[in-house]
Parts: sequence; C-alpha cells; structure tokens
Amino acid sequence: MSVPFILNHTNSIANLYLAELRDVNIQSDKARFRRNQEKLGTILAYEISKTLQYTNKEIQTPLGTANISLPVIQPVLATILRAGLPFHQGFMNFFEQSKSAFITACRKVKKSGAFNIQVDHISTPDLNNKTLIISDTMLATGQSLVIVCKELMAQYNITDLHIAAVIASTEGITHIKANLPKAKIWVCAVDEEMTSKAYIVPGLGDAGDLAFGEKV
Ligand SMILES: O=P(O)(O)OC[C@H]1O[C@H](OP(=O)(O)OP(=O)(O)O)[C@H](O)[C@@H]1O
Ligand SMILES: O=c1cc[nH]c(=O)[nH]1
Repeated sequence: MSVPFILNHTNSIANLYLAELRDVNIQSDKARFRRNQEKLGTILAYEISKTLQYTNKEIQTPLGTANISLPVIQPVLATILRAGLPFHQGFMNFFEQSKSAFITACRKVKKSGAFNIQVDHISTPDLNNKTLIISDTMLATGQSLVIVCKELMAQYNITDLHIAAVIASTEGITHIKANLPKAKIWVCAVDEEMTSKAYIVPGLGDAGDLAFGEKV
C-alpha cells in the first residue's frame, strides 16, 4: 500500500490557494473559490504526471532533433458531481487530451443522522486497461469515493487508480486504504477531525454550496 502524497507537507505557493479556500472571509467569493480549486487540481495533476510511464521520442526542431521523454498514455479523469467540478477542471487544464467521466452521488441522510451514499448516474468513456484519476474536493468519510470506485471497478478492468482530494480527513484516508488498497492517494491537506455530520474540521465548510450556491 503506497503512502499518500500530501501537497502541504512541502512549503509552496499552493499553501496560499489552500488558505484562501479555507478562509471564511475569502471563500464567499465564488469565482475565487472555484479558481483556487482549479489551481490545486492542476498542481496535483502535475505531481501525478511524474509517476506515469514515459518513453523517449525524437522531436524534429527547425535546427535539429531533440530527445524528449513523453508520456505513453493519457489518463482518464473522473469526478463526483457536483462539488468536485472545479477541482476536476484543474486536472483537465493539465491533461488536456484526457477523456472525462462524471458520476452523480449524494448523501441520503436518515432520521438518525446516519447516511448512505446514493450513486444516481455514471457517464464514462471505456475504462478498460486505463489509468483513472478520480478527483473530489472533499474526502470526508471516504464513503462516496469507495462506492464510486468499486462500482467503476466492477464494470471495467482499470489498470491504475489515483484518488485526489483537496482536503481529506484522517478517517477518510483510512477508509480508502482499507477498501481500495491498490489506489494511490493524492491530497493537498489532511485534517484530523470531523463533525457529527461528517464535515471535515477545520476543513473549509460545504464545498458544493460554496462553489455553486446553497442547495434547497
Ligand atoms: O467522503 P464522504 O463522506 O463521502 O463525503 C465527501 C462528499 O461530500 C461532498 O459532496 P457533497 O455531499 O457536499 O455534495 P455536493 O457535491 O452535491 O455539494 C464531496 O464532494 C464528496 O463527494
Ligand atoms: O467537510 C465536508 C464534508 C463533505 N462535504 C463537504 O462539502 N464538506
């Protein structure tokens, strides 16, 4: 089982984007909130790209030939609607030729406060023998990502699975490791706590509502 990659374990300008996402005085600017997620998605995409397979190619320039190591494959990108969309856009900005899959999933909360994840719709290109990068802004309990990935893996023979989130909880990472032991995990930050309603603390609040408006 691989160790998760945690972006804020190394100081970089990415910390500023993460701070603005969390900051209650800044995050109400929806455009900036979405744009900061997009930037973090692109940074994680760059990090993941370092682990893909490469082969040397000779490229003809006007003055000679350059030997360049180029990726052998384009990963397929996926996200869970709706909160994951801006983060996913960041991955698409980097893996410009990749195909995308979209999954609709939501928490169905019971009277007791417990919840199930309901997967409503999957729209995907062929994932057989593909590298899949599935991104979602928040990895809280990890239930959404596990259910969605298991559903995709039941339908397709996915070669490599990368899971990316902006903020993960410790519990969520444990849940992913226990249920998807082969998945590689990429996150910008890990928080220790969750509320009784499974919101990450300190987290950033409700990612979907902040990006797109409160649900009715
Ligand atoms: O790890 P989990 O406990 O499963 O929670 C994570 C899910 O919660 C968020 O979506 P949310 O439920 O806020 O819905 P939305 O995308 O419709 O806003 C987030 O985008 C994940 O999909
Ligand atoms: O902290 C959390 C957990 C789930 N969904 C969110 O939007 N935020």
